[in-house]
Amino acid sequence: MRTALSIAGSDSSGGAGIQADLKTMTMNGVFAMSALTALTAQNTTGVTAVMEVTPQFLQNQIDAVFEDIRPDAVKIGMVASSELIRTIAQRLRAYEAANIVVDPVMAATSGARLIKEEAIETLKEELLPLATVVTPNIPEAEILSGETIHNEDGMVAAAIKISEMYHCAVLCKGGHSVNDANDLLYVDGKARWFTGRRIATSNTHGTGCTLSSAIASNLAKGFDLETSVQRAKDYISRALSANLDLGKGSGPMNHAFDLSGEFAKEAE
Ligand SMILES: Nc1ncnc2c1ncn2[C@@H]1O[C@H](COP(=O)(O)OP(=O)(O)OP(=O)(O)O)[C@@H](O)[C@H]1O
Ligand SMILES: Cc1ncc(CO)c(N)n1
Repeated sequence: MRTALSIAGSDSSGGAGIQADLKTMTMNGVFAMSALTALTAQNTTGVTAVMEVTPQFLQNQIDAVFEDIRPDAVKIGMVASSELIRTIAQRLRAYEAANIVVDPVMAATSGARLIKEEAIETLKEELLPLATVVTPNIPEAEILSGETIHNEDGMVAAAIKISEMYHCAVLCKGGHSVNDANDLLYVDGKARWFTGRRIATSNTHGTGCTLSSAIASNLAKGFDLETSVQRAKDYISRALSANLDLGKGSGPMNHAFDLSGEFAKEAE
């Protein structure tokens, strides 16, 4: 069985963070492992507290995983501080980890900040160069590129700039666009759109975590990047369409929509 590691924060309400990653990886047919960067006290309405792990404890978790069950892919989510970011980059370089998906998490769907301001520069310098693909939403792509995005041309321009600065593929997600939920992949000098009808729901808590974990799972199973993004896009669209409605705010998705195991299939 192929394996994937999520390095991310815990969401006590189960919709985002490590919990979304483990559910997504399991439904996408890989064995899911985790290294926690932080605990959050969080629900569908907001984040009330954050407790970071120490860099040493994060390193211990990553080492424990790599020295026993080497992951075929790694997804990186919420990492709040420069010290933790440096620890991750150093360990991933030491293990020559492959298939690294970086979700540059900056805020929760509810708006709460999940990265310290000064850590954004460290994330750019340390993690983006290691990424097979980085998956910013529109506000994150604006921060990473330094460009304002007004429309789909703006998404392409920002993705090109990030890709050229940090030598990685970029998937600029269109969940925050006013139009359809179209995501733009820029890889090897080519732009490709992954289109998605906007689903009328406010229950989008954890969509970014889910998409990045689904991409990592498909890379772990041997699919190429474009196929992995397409399969992840299909997965998120189906999970959103399953219309779960929990909590008082922006609710989580239902991952148990695919009991046929269609999404768990491996590459031929
Ligand atoms: N209402 C929607 N209908 C269909 N697809 C959506 C919708 N909202 C988001 N998506 C899709 O979900 C994925 C995640 O995109 P989004 O831009 O919401 O990420 P994010 O802001 O990082 O998520 P998060 O809410 O976890 O922070 C993308 O593929 C996006 O197109
Ligand atoms: C722990 C955690 N990671 C990521 C997100 C982004 O949705 C969140 N809300 N919580």
